[in-house]
Amino acid sequence: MVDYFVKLPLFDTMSHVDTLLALAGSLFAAFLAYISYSLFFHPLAGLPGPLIARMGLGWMTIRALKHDMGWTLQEEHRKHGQIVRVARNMASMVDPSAITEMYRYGGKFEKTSFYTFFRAEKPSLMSTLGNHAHAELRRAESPAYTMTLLVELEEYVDSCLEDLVALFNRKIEASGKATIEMAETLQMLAMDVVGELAFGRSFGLCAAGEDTEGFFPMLESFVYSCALAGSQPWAGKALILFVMLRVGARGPQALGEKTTKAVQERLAKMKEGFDRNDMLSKLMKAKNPDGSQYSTRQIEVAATSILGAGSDTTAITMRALMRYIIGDKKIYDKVLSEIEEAIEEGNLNFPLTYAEGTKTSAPSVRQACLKETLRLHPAVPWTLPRVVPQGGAVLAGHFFPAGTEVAMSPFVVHRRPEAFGEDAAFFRPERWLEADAETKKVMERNLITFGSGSRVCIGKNISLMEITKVVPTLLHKYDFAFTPRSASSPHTKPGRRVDGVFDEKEPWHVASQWFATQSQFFMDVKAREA
Ligand code: HEM
Repeated sequence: MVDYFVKLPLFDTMSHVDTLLALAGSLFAAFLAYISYSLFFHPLAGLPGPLIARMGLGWMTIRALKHDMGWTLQEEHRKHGQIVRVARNMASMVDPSAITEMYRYGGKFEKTSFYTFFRAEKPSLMSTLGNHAHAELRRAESPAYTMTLLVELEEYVDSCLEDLVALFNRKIEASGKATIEMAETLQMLAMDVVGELAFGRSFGLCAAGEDTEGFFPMLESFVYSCALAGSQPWAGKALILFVMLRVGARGPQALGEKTTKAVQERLAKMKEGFDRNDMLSKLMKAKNPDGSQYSTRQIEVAATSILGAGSDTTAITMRALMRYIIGDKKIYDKVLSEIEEAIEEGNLNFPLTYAEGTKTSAPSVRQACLKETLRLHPAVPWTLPRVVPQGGAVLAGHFFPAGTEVAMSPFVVHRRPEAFGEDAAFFRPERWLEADAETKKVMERNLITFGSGSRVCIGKNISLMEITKVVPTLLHKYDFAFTPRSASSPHTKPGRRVDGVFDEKEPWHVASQWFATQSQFFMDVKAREA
């Protein structure tokens, strides 16, 4: 008895240690089994790729954390070729024949669970995984995105552009010139436009000269959350919390709340007699397959999509277009003389219409610059993943069993020398002007800035319209030069190119995950002499 009482605590302690050891041993064995299966027995086991990805240990998650997706994936393809295993169950590829197969209309490949994190409470166009459900949503919401409506919406873009020009003028008023941070300024414009088109009123950021609504951190948190949680769905909630703490702002939920407020305000105004034909009024008329009207919640979700998908992307492209044109004196001069000539010939007037901006008698340098920008700096460099359907599929000459995931990154595909030439890494708009019909067809087939096929960006024309109006207007009205980096310049981040190379001559800093976002894009601006 005495022995028993003396030994009991010791016995208990040993029992805890044993239990802990057994638990640790089991976890370690499970971890080894997981890695061994990933490396040697998984259906994608034979594919080349970074070891972390082949072990199934979150290579994509690391890219989301390090913001280095585009160039890191490109380097893996350079090392391993057409197909690279990027996650336990996902392969990235660059073969253009796979584009048609994976993304085509009527195809059977569906979106992967990656997209569930783009979802508000109800599935949106972007976040719906199944093709059938998506087709129904797309049918219901497409009246908000037609070309006919687009033309009517132009006047709202004009009024936002007026606010932007007024902001520039205020900034340069005192001394005739100013250093302007173009990354945030163009984002303010894109937000105001989204406000006009989707909610019936500009958010007024350009008029205020700052992000009065706190959108920027919210959008950053949203996009970061989507990429991070989407690459590790089982830990999604924890990762969203991590992003919230790191960025210091809530993402998806906060955006949803903003949209709800904006839609509610619009509904209240409509009750007071306000009426206008815009994207929101079209969404209000949208119908479900059973003929029922879209609920307020459905309208809010569709409007959140526009906010989340339509502002950053357009701002990124406008910044890139300006950076590439202004960064090359010869091209800058050519674009300016093209604009001046068109004005003299009476083919271009301000406010610039989309029709005038795109209609040119000869192949246009401006349009070639836009095409080249969409190629070299696609706003979405992340892979666009899809699930291989029942029966499996042969892609890029390799058989993928059903349930495995396949993906393509616009950033990597757009740098294929086979499609764009040996100078594919450089901005050379002439390639779109010089190419014969066959080469142009190949280049177009390899251009997936807006995705491809049934899930292609539904807002593409809205973006193109906005960019076509805004950039030539700014180039015509102002002289731009990159603000040189120096001890007294406002830069705090190093210059970083879109291909990840640190370069002190670079006017901005690029981070690459779901979006390839530029920051600290300072330019010295003054009014242009006529
Ligand atoms: C330069 C600007 C833009 C770029 C580069 C861009 C890029 C993309 C890409 C790559 C996709 C396909 C994603 C995938 O397949 O995984 C997409 C889809 C989508 N985009 Fe855009 N986008 C732009 C502008 C816009 C605008 C202005 C809007 C809204 C007004 C918008 C709304 C959407 C929506 C709702 C989808 C989902 C479409 C569907 O699945 O049916 N985008 N976008």
